Amino acid sequence: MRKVGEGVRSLIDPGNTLPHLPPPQEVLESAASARTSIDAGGGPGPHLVPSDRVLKLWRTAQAVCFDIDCTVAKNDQLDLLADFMGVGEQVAAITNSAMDGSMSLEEALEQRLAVINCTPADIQGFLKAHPAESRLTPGAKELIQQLQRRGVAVYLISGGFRELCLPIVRALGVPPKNLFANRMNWQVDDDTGMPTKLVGFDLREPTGHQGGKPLAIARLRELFPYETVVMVGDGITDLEAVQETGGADMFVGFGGVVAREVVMQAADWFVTDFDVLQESLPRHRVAMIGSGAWACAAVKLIAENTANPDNVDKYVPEVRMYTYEEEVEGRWLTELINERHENIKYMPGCFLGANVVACSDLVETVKDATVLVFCAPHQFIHRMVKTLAGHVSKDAVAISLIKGMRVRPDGPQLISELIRKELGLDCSVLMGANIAADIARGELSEATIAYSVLDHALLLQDLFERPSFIITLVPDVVGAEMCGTLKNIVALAAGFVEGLGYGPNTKAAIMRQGLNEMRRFAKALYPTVRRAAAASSDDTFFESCGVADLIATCYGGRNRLVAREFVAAELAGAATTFAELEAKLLNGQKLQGVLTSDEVQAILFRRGWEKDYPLFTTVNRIVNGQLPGSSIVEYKSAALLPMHSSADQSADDLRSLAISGGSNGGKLVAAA
Ligand SMILES: NC(=O)c1ccc[n+]([C@@H]2O[C@H](COP(=O)([O-])OP(=O)(O)OC[C@H]3O[C@@H](n4cnc5c(N)ncnc54)[C@H](O)[C@@H]3O)[C@@H](O)[C@H]2O)c1
Ligand SMILES: O=P(O)(O)OC[C@H](O)CO
Repeated sequence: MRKVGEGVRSLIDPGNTLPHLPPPQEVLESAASARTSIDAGGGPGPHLVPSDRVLKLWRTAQAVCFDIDCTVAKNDQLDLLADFMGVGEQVAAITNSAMDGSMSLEEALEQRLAVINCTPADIQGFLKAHPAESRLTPGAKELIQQLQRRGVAVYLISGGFRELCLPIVRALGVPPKNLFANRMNWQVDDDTGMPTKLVGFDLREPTGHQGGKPLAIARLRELFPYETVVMVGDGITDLEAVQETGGADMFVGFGGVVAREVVMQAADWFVTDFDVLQESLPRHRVAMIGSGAWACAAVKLIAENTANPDNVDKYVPEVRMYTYEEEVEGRWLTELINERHENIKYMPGCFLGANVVACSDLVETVKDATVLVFCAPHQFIHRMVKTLAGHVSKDAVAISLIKGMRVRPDGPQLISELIRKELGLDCSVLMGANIAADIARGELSEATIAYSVLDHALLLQDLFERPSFIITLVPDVVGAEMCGTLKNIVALAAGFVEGLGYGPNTKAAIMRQGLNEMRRFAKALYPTVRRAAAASSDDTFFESCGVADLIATCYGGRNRLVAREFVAAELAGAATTFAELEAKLLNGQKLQGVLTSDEVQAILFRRGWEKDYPLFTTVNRIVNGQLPGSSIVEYKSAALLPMHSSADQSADDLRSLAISGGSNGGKLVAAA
């Protein structure tokens, strides 16, 4: 067989190939990743179901190399060319001898080419008769495109010929330079310089020899430091990719065109359909923990994104939603939600998405979830998180939409801290001017995602953002969460002002003082909170989670509404309690402001700060019946009045509730 030299050349542009690297032995010896047999799990093959280790390798592969013949292409290209040339049977006999091992790869290639004995014009005719798209195995293109979209490098390593394979490579969307394959050699006409006669193939290509595929992979690894390389193919030469030092880390046997017994038995994973591989690529599964008003509006945003066909690579469309089970109109709420795709009690009229599945079992809700969204009233969250401990993936990304905090004997605990501590997960928060019903109607809103891990924030932004729901990222979890928590106290003050019949000037004065106390208190508790001396882009309080949420809540929130009715009842001589009003006005929804006022006041009291936060202190005294609602406009003097501190009472209440979990007369209660 002649080599490329004088009078002999290739039809293919040499610029379209990876550079020639050091000779085989040198590369193989220098390659670091010696492969011993990987633990496929479950003993000898066939491994039709991947072990955890195999699945992990597949999901983390940085490069995937595919064989072409009978793998991404549904024929052996040379056999197909032989059929086209009318010598199919003779060539098939030689191919089978090579498969049996009774002939070397080089010998078989030489003999097959000699029998085919085609001209360049024959090849042109063949390519016309067999367009590349018609030669692709179903699912191959989709899998390869999905891998590429995820940043995985895709290579094609074929023992066939570039002349026949290049159109396939292009049809798959793989750059031609990522193809390893043999080249035909052509005798050229001395006069015209045109190729005329096939004279064998270029023996310098690794793929023309036994062990060529691991060698090609070793060369790749010399060029690019891939940590994990997977080989996918149907044949023994593909299997060799994991049997040589420096080759692939894992071998997926493909039996969708031809299922070869040896390959089936030895493969780390054996599949007959590319869809299996595609479906096994990691996609995020989201669990919503909560199903109240905000949880429903938020799950709608999420479900629209996960169901979007453009996101099929990124998300499992289904979103499970933990639903605290109760009877509504004589039916279980979960049943109703799953039937109507609407939570008729907490967010009537809002289509959640057919891909939202209500689930009354908290542990079942988070099964296999990679993103956990916490959105339940803060008084219930500690118990819920305790139930989840040991049942969530340690790699899951968590985000809390909860506005509230816990106070324990050893100090305050934000909900993101609780989640981090009990579940060992990084927890971002989403806070903002987000009245749930307005968002459910698709009205333009903004929100802040505060994060400590930027990658998590980017993932979460992608998950929540919609054309009418705009998200800004801020690296201050504690600051944003303190904003969302504390504004509920100010909203009570705003409600008192409304109930007393005052206009916007008074409300604005109360809100300004409230913002001032929010900023000081947050910074006093957590010195890392971003708070600039003047309005500035690095002040968390000027983001949506800060002043914007304060405005929205003080004008349109539930805390404001119930506080207004509380004072109105008082003025009408029919004083009532927050618990009664919550039950009467909110149809099961939960107020956060009254509990938060007690929680914050316990901290102020313990630290001797009550007089430094006169608005917070006055609100707490009104909430606890120690002062009339009208004292809100005299908060500076009202906070100085000597009295049995409301915080004494609050702290006692919190302690006794922590023990009994019981009710506290007319006041709202905190659960342990
Ligand atoms: N509603 C809003 O507009 C809004 C907006 C932004 C943030 N938030 C915050 O979101 C969080 C969740 O509020 P929401 O509006 O989704 O709820 P919600 O107040 O509308 O509903 C109360 C929820 O608590 C559930 N529940 C009742 N008893 C329970 C128990 N023992 N254990 C567990 N769950 C129980 C109910 O089933 C219901 O789903 C709160 O921290 C709130 O401050 C609310
Ligand atoms: O209705 P509220 O008072 O619980 O407030 C709702 C949201 O927090 C507003 O962003």
